[in-house]
Amino acid sequence: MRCDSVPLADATATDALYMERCLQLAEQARGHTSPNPLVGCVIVAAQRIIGEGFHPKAGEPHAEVFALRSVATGDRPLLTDATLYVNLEPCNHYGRTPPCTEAIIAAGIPRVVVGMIDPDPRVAGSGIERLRAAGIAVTVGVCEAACQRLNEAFVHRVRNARPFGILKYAMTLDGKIASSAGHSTWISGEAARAMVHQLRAECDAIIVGGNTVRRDNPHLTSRHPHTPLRVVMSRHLDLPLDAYLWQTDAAPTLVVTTAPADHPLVPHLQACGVEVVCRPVLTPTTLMKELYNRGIMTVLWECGGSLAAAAIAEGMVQKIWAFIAPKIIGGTSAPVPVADLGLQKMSEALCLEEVTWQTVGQDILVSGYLPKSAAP
Ligand SMILES: Nc1c(N[C@@H]2O[C@H](COP(=O)(O)O)[C@@H](O)[C@H]2O)[nH]c(=O)[nH]c1=O
Ligand SMILES: [Zn+2]
Repeated sequence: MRCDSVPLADATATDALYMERCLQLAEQARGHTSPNPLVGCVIVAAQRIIGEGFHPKAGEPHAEVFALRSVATGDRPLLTDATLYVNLEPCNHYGRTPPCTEAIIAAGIPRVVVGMIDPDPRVAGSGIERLRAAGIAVTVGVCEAACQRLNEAFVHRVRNARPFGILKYAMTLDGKIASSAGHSTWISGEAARAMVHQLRAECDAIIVGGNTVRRDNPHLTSRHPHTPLRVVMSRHLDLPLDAYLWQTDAAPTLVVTTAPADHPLVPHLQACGVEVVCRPVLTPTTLMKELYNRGIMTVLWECGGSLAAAAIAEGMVQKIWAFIAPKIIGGTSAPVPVADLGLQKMSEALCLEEVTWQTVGQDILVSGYLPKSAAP
């Protein structure tokens, strides 16, 4: 990850380099920390790194503690002349772990460089204040844009009390996600599918609708060790008895429905190890709230066009990953990735921001963010 750091009056020439190392370290835990952020920490003294660490998982010590623990006994006297780099403001509260500010102060470190302020209201600037009150020189905002980007899901979750939503789809060059007959395997090539498995491993949950289960019978697993929760949103529970989702226990599965708890499919699903939750109201918003309450930070919408349109309309999608395959299937009734959004004029189209393009094998991946104003 490259840092395009805005020059700061109190930053040194090498601060951005060490912050980049923090980002690299933090990245190693992607997909494992929810609902906690990705945090890396580097301790530098005598122009060399004497300690480093990252936060591996919620409930485990924070990055700063791992970095402090990693300093060799022979290097400990250097701590009183060291700079500690961390991409997120050190915490100042007793959560699952004690405050990192206390550990930094106790170590006698005279300077701390922070990438960004922690949006968690339990911290929100108080960590920086605490360090400064202890006489530590604190520089804030080195590589800030890259730090914000790294923790975009954490920031969104804390600020909005719901998970960060990514809508992923693969479509043909003529904008179809299946043929008119409903056939959809495979639109994108192997390289794109491998990338989707990587993306799934970085998310906490994948959401599909009942239609996708009926038509595509997907597995929704990942080739990587971390497999996210598979979530099926099905109002009427009109789901097949023998879907792959219930036949494999490769990943936990949750079905959320408005059907009554005594619906005949419920005991069958439960016997297959599927968790069934019955709710009076089920919309993309209520589902995301449910997932938020379970500590979920990043959600991948891998649904069909109707559910995708509802999720977008309700502001439950922040980012788009669209794979475009250079093939044409045609068909006026062939399904499209996003159904009706009620927009009439092209000037009303949702224009993605910070768009990137890349080739993935034969396919193109277009990725970007929905405008924040699109959310309710
Ligand atoms: N993981 C992390 C931080 N996470 C901060 O602590 C909160 C979680 O606290 P806890 O439940 O005790 O783990 C989280 O919401 C965020 O504000 N802070 C840091 O200085 N360094 C870290 O490595
Ligand atoms: Zn901490």
